[in-house]
Amino acid sequence: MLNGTEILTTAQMRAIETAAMDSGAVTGLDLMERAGAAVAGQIRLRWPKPGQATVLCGPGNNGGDGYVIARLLHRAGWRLRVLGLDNIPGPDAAEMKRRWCEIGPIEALTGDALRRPGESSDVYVDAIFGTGLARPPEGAIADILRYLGGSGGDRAFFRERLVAVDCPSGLCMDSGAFLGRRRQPGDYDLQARLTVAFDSPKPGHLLERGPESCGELVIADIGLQDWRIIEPGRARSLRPPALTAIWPLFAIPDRRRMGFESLKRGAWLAKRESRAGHKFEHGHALIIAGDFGHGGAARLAARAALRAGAGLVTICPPRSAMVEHLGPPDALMRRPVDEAADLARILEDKRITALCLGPGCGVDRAAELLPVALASGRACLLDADALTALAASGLEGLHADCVLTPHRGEFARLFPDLAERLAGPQPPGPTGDPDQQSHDRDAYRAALAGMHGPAFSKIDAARAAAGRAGATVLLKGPDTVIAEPSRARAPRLDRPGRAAIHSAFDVPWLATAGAGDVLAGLITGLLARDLNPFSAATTGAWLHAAAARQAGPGLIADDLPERIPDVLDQAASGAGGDP
Ligand SMILES: NC(=O)C1=CN([C@@H]2O[C@H](COP(=O)(O)OP(=O)(O)OC[C@H]3O[C@@H](n4cnc5c(N)ncnc54)[C@H](O)[C@@H]3O)[C@@H](O)[C@H]2O)[C@@H](O)CC1
Ligand SMILES: [K+]
Repeated sequence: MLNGTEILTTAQMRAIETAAMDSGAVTGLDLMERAGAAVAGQIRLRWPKPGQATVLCGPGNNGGDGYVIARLLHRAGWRLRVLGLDNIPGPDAAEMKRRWCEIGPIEALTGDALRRPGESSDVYVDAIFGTGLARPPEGAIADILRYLGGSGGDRAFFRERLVAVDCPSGLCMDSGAFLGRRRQPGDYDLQARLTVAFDSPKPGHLLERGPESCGELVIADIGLQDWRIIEPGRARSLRPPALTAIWPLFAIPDRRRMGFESLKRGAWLAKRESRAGHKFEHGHALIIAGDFGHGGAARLAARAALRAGAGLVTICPPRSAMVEHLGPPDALMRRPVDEAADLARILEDKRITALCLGPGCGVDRAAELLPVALASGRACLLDADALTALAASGLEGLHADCVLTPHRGEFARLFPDLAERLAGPQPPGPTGDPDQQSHDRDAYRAALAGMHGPAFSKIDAARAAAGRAGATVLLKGPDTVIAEPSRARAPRLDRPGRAAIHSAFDVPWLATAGAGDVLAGLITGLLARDLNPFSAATTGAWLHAAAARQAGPGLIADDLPERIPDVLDQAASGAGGDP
């Protein structure tokens, strides 16, 4: 798995490619040869004994890569079947096609040809569409993709043999959606054994249906580093694959590429732990708890805030529920908060640096305390019931030190239009204007065929939400997306803030009761320690999944905070990778 790697959108990738070719130092043919060689090399690593391969070549440069792969596998002793289209592709792909034609024939790229009895292959190379996918596949190609996905065929057969070039065809690399297909479970997607992508992962490899569809993801270096413009004074950090994945995504205005900001949070945190100092130097976090019988969520959050290294953590239930919180941990302080005035009084202590409102709080209580929490100007983590209260009261009062941690349902309550767009058919309208989206799904679907433009992704949704809220938004899921509002003095929609994807597809057991409360507590603890909201949210997400990875299946949320010391220890020694 990759860690801390920069992600590029397809437009950014194209910009870098163009810059490389415009420089004259490399040609499109060079890049295509390198791309094809990378895929052929990965195939030969996994199938050392030459066998039979079927290469499916589409109409563009992805198909061009396919012709290179066919030529190189042929040279390595493989028997080849190449299926392609009779279109005349761009000059580079046309040249690669011509070179293949000197070696062998091209059959028509049809389902019938693919299904022909007695033509079974050891490897199927999907070089139909890559970053140039512009609309939902249809006709013969859609038929082929459905067949490779297992409809009417043997799903397991192709899952073992399918190698995708850059991405499984039909997958939108900006969003992780299959264009034109509703995102619903049980709908068979193309599922590759291996995907070899070029230069950098794209959002679609990590979001939504991407991770499952891609199978093992290999990012091949095709020599484009020199065309990444690194911000002066910022080091590039290209770390080797490690255990965890948190992939910051940076906007690249004007074809400039910003360097990857190394987020060595684990080491940073552990170092801070070892620094002598007064407990108040590590911040003081307040965790608001709810009525009697609902205290577990807040206690999990409080425990996590302590483990994240907050110097002091105080849990604040109503007086009537105080008895519920008398047990361990003894490190936890307790103060009753019955009403807004009580909270306001406590917050007069300027040493309180962050507070967490929402877990187990109750919507009415959250609604009552929310204005005081926000008006205090303290870093605020808002989760669960606080988000429901916020959806009712509106986003006014939120500020740049707030972090919102909605799951998909809470996100839909807060930002219904963005959620609808995210759940709806992809991609957006030709104008790219969300307000142009018709509420008549059939009409919208019918219009899809002529559309071209990046699909609306979870990153777009989180960024739009962060911009609207003026706060950091962490949209939870196995593909958690974290976005901050623009840091420009005058926020500009075309210059969004940073965003990161935290991929935790490998720890499905993290979807368990109370895990979200622990995440809220971890982030609150980090906020209390004066991490900026984006760093606190990304680091919290990383710690959370790393703890789950350590605990393994059978995990309950109570286990998570107890794993944090080991995670920090490993991060400090470099064993667990950086967040
Ligand atoms: N990233 C890089 O630096 C490199 C990329 N290369 C390859 O080039 C690919 C991108 O090439 P292209 O931009 O030509 O794009 P693609 O090869 O992905 O496809 C574009 C072609 O398919 C057509 N098309 C798109 N959607 C369609 C649909 N639904 N039905 C029918 N036709 C459709 C387009 O009109 C166009 O002709 C990458 O994915 C990668 O495989 C490599 O060759 C070289 C280096
Ligand atoms: K492909």
